[in-house]
Amino acid sequence: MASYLHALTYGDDVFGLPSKLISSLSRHQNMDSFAPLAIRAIALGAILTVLKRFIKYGQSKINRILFPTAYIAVNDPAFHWITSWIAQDPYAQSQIHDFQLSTTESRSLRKKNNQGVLTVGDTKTKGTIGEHNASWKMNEIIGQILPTYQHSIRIKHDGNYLWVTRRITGFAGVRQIDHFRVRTIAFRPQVLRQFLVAARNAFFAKEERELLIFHAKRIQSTWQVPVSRPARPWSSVILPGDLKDEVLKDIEKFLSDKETHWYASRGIPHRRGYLFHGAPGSGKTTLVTAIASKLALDIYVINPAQRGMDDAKMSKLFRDCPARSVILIEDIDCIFPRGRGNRIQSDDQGDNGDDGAWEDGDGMAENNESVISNMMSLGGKHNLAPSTVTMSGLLNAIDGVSSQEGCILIATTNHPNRLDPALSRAGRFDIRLEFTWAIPSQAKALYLHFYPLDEFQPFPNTSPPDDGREDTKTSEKLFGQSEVVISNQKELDNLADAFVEGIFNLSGCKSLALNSSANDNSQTPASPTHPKLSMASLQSYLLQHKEDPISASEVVKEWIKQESNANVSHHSTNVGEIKWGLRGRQVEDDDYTLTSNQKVRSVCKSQGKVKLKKAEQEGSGEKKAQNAAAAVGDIAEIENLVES
Ligand SMILES: Nc1ncnc2c1ncn2[C@@H]1O[C@H](COP(=O)(O)OP(=O)(O)OP(=O)(O)O)[C@@H](O)[C@H]1O
Repeated sequence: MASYLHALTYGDDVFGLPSKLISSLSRHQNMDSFAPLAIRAIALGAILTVLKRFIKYGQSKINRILFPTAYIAVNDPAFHWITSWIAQDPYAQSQIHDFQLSTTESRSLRKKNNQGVLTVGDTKTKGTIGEHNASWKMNEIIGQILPTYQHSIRIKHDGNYLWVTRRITGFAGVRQIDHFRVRTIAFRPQVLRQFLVAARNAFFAKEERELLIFHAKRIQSTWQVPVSRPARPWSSVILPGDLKDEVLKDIEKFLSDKETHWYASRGIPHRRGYLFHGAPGSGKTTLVTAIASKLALDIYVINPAQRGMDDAKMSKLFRDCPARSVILIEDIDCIFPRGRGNRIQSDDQGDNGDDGAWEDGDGMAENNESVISNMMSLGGKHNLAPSTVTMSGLLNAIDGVSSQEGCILIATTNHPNRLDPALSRAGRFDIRLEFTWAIPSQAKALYLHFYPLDEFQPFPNTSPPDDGREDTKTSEKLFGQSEVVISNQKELDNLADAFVEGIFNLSGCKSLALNSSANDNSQTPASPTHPKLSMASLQSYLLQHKEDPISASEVVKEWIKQESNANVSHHSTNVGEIKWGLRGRQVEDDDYTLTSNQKVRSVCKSQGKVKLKKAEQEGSGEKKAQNAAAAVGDIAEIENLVES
C-alpha cells in the first residue's frame, strides 16, 4: 500500500489518478489512505479547471487581437448591406455550393412603344431585392443567392480577407439571434469598419436612393427585413404654396446636430410629432415617403392594432427604431376611436398588419418568422391573438422614458376630431398639417407634372431625306415619342388651364369667361355641383389619358359631370374651406387665379391649333386636307363661342 501511495504521490500519471483511486479503495477499503488521495484529486481538478479557463481566455484574447470580429444582427440595416454585398460579389458567389435562395417578382412595366414593340420598362421590385443587389436575374424573377448557415464565405476587400458566416448561435457571446459574424485576419479593427462602410455605400450606390420601409414582425417584437421602394421624387408631391418645403425645413432643422445638441443641453427629449390630417387621397402618406426619400430616412411603420401586438412589444419596437428615422402610424383615429375608451379597434382585416399603402417585407432573413407565419397561415390567421395594446401603452411608447429620441413621429388620420384627446396633448403631435381636396393650383401642377413638354415636342424633321435613305436620328427620336404634339410651354400651360377650368367650372369656356373674376379663395364654390376631388382621383383620371394631354384637357368636363352625377364625390367639405398651414397658419392659394376672357380664348384657340397641327401631320392627300379643314372649323367655332 505504501509503495502504491508513493507511486501516486510522485508518479506523473495524474490523469490515471481517479481509476487508481477507485481500484485502491476497492482493494484495501482503507479510509486513512483515501482522504489524502481525495484531497490531491480535488486540488488537481481545480488546477486543471483554472488552467483550462486560462487557456480559453488567452485563446479568445489572441483571437480578438488576431481576428477582429463584428457581429451584425438580422434586424440591423447593416445585415442587408452584407447580404447585398455577398449577392453581388462574384468571388463570394463562386464559393457558394449549397445556397439559400431568396426571390422576388419584378414589377416590370411591359409596355408597347410607338412601333408596337413590347419593351420592358423600369424594373421596380417588391421586397428588399432590387436590381442593384440581386445576384440572380432570370426573366422577371430577381433573387439573391446566399450561403447557408455556418458556411463561411471569404470576401476580399481593399487587399484584406474577411470571413463572413451566417449563424444563429450565441450572438456576440450573449444571446441567440440570427446574425452575421464577420472576421478578418488583421491587427486593425478598422478593416472591418472600412468593409462595413464600403458595403453600405455599395448598397446605396444607385442613381436614386431606394426607400426602406420596415414593418413589425408578427410574432417577435422585432422589425422585419425592410421592403425597398423607389424613392419618391420631391417634385411629385404637389401641395399648395410652399407647404411641403416648410415641413421639410422644419424636419431638417430638427435633425440637425445643432438642434440635437440644443435639446440635449437642456435635458428636453429630442423628438417631434406631426399629425397629417384631412381628406383621403390628398397626399398624407405621399408626403411621408417624399420626406423620407429626400432626407434619406427609413420609415418604420407601427400598427398598434396589428394582431399579436401588445404594449410591451410596441414599446420595444419604438425603442428599436434608430435615430434619424420616421416612425409612421397610419390612420391613428381608427386605433382608439374617440368614445371607445381604452379599447383598441382590432385589426381584423389587417392581419398582415401592414395593409394600405404598405406591403409586407418578404426578405430572406425572415427565416424562422416566415416559417412560423406560413404554418400559421395554413391553420388560419386568427391563430394570432388580437392586439391588446392600450391607450396608456401607446402613450408611453410615444413619450415614455424608453422611447427613441431623434426620430420623427408622423401619424395620419382622415378624422382628427375622432382622435382621443390624450393623443392630441402638447408634446405628442405638436405640428398639425391639414390636407384638403385638390385646389386649382394643385390640379394644374399635377397636369404639368404628368405631361412634361419635352415628351410632346414636335420633331425637327420627320420627312426622310431625298436620297431615300432612312434618317437614323429621326427614327431614333421616333422611338418612345408621343404622337401628340405640343409646340411650346405656353401651349402646354393653356391646356393645363383648360384642364383646371374643366374641373372647377362646369359650364365650360362660355361661363368661365363670364366668371373670370372668380378665384380659388372664394368662400363659395364656383358652382353648386362643384366637385370636391382628391389629388388621388385627379391622378387616376390623368392616368387614363397618360399619353394624351389634349384629350385629358378636352374631356375633363365630361368626367366631372359623370363624377357629379354618380355622386362619387361624397366629400363633406367645401373647396372654399381652404385652411392650410403649419401650426394653424393660413396658407392662401394665391398662386393661381381663374382666367380672363383673353386667356380662355387663347386656351380654346390653342386647342384648335393643336388639332390643326395634328391633322396636318396625320394622313395624306385629301384626308389630310379634310382633317385640317375640320380643325380650322373647330377653331372658328370655338372663337365664336368665346366671343359670344
Ligand atoms: N398632393 C399630392 N401630390 C401628388 N400626388 C398625390 C397627392 N395626393 C395624393 N396623391 C396621389 O394619390 C395617391 C394616394 O395618395 P396618399 O396615399 O398619399 O393619400 P392619403 O392622404 O394618405 O390618403 P388616405 O388618407 O386615404 O390614406 C398616391 O398615389 C399619390 O401619388
